[in-house]
Amino acid sequence: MLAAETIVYQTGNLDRFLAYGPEQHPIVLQIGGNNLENLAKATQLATPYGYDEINFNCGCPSPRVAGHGCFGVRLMLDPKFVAEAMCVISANTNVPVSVKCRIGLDDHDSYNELCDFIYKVSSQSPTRHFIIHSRKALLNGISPADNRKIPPLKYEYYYALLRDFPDLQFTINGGINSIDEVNAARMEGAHGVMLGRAAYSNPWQILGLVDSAVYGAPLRSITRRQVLEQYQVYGDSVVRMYGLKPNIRDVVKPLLGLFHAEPRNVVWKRRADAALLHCTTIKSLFEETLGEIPDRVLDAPITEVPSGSTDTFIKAKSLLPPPYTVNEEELLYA
Ligand SMILES: Cc1cc2nc3c(=O)[nH]c(=O)nc-3n(C[C@H](O)[C@H](O)[C@H](O)COP(=O)(O)O)c2cc1C
Repeated sequence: MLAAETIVYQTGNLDRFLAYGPEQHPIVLQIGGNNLENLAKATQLATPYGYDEINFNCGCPSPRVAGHGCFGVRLMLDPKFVAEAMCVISANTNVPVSVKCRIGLDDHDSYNELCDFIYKVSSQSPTRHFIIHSRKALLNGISPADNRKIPPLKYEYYYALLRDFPDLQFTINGGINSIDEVNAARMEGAHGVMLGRAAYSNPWQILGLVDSAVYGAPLRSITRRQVLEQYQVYGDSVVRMYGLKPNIRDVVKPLLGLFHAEPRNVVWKRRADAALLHCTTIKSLFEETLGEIPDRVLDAPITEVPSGSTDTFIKAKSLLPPPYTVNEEELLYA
């Protein structure tokens, strides 16, 4: 996520925040904010970068973001503003727009309140796609990390939205940990599935398998060594381009899960952590540390992994809340 203000106040430095390589398409820009003028300007400034979709953040519980009067998940309490924001964003771009939200916050956690939010935003703006992190947020001071663990997941709300808003697109998110679970969610009707932490902590067995196991492409015979060779060229060019930020540690961070559950993974991570204190290029970091990983791991192609639990979504569909009915009058004066 980029705050609209970051974009608006960094006009001389936009590439650092908004540029990306052509191989990264399709790519979505997520904006956060609560000022319509800045949201409009930020969208305008981002437009030449050619993002495929602009998403508006209505799900972040971090006190830095969602603190009193700020943005993120708190905006779920103000669907009228979110609709206005989406109109403004949409008026300044030609690409699709979407909202990422939770299923509620604090004691505003009924299915009906979630539906009122979806109904108001979709009927008063061009928003047709919502990404639903299927747990509520607690703004009582728990950390953002705990806010991704403590409130229980309620996939039944997500599946009820599919039933009650058949003209909209919904992506399910939260707690989905394997490709099998992705496919199980889709089997039960999910239009899209978003993975956060699993893709980050185990990229080889999640991202490496997505094209084949989800999109039906032939399984690629690429190895981790080849991925790292390409990443090194990309990463070193990024580090050279912008000087201090992102630094080498920022650029290497997404790789740290690449050997998840493999022999010597922990040793490699420890050595990489130490080497990051003095290495100035990713090339030198790899030269110094990759010897810790056995060749058979580095040179093994991706293989299908055993399945995870897949009946979660069937169970959720047996727990759907009663259908939503719009009370136009009540909504009008709410
Ligand atoms: C380190 C970290 C940073 C995140 N940053 C964002 C963000 O900028 N915008 C957003 O909408 N969600 C953000 N999230 C939340 C994830 O998109 C996702 O909704 C959440 O982790 C639940 O999905 P998961 O169980 O698949 O991880 C972040 C999550 C993590 C762990």
